[in-house]
Amino acid sequence: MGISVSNISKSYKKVNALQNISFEVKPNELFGLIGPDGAGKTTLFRVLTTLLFADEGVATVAGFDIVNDYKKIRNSVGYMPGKFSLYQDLTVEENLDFFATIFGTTIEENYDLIKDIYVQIEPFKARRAGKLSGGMKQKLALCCALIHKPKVLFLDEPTTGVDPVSRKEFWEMLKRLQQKDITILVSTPYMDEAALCDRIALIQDGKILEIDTPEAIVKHYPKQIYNVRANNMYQLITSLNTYEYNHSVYPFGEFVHYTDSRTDFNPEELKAYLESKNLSHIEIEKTKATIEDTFMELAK
Ligand SMILES: Nc1ncnc2c1ncn2[C@@H]1O[C@H](COP(=O)(O)OP(=O)(O)OP(=O)(O)O)[C@@H](O)[C@H]1O
Repeated sequence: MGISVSNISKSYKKVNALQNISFEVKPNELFGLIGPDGAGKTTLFRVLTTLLFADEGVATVAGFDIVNDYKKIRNSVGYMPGKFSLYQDLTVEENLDFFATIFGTTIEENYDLIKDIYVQIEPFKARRAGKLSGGMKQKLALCCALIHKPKVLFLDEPTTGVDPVSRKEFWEMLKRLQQKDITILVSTPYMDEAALCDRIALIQDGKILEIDTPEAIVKHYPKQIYNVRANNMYQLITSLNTYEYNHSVYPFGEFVHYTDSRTDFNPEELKAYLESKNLSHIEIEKTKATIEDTFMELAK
């Protein structure tokens, strides 16, 4: 009972938000949609959760057709939209109770599924949702999306604006939910979170660039990447960009990720060139490709 998407397209007047999107999410898989702002992630979530009609293509969610069986889909999926979806003036408990009631269930009935997450916010159950921290809001929104025991869970950028500790905790919660027979489609602009998914689709400008396991995606990276560092980051990037043999130059934390267009690249030559540009403390070391490197290469 996963997700099957076949040739889905959707335009808003002149903007082609989704262009011929196809992919499968297997039952109980944790599948990530990875892409920058405007890639089309929210549009795809809205199509799959039956809130928006696609212009073309077909899709099934938990075995149901997104057009013909839209009511069944609404009962079988949980959706946590990117923008905060809770009632700010209701308390934690009231929000959860509200979502349980509209799905014809009770908090008690499905408490087992949300217990691990709910106990963390239970001490604040009388607090209005609008007064919670980002991480707590996110936990409450997840509980609300889970309260009717969905077969498929859609999470649109659940960790955007959440601190690193809460982000880590959130991914641990997702891994535990996966064990409880739930298929999860999650979107994120954070490339480091991609590694935590079973499989990912890299998406940009409404098109899928690649689909595979995170490990396989980085293995496909075609070149040797070098970490380059020097005394002046700005000058280093400018110099590498004007170096005639560069293939790619991207700032990456305290380093620049550099690839060379030649097959017989010699780091000493690059070092001499950078020295001629008045740079010092130059370090050039081999490093492994990340999902972000692969994304940048494919998006070129
Ligand atoms: N209602 C709308 N009317 C017109 N254009 C829209 C509408 N909704 C989205 N778009 C455009 O469609 C494209 C895809 O947007 P979408 O929100 O699906 O992307 P996203 O990957 O979720 O990014 P974000 O995180 O910024 O929401 C963008 O160019 C966006 O400006």
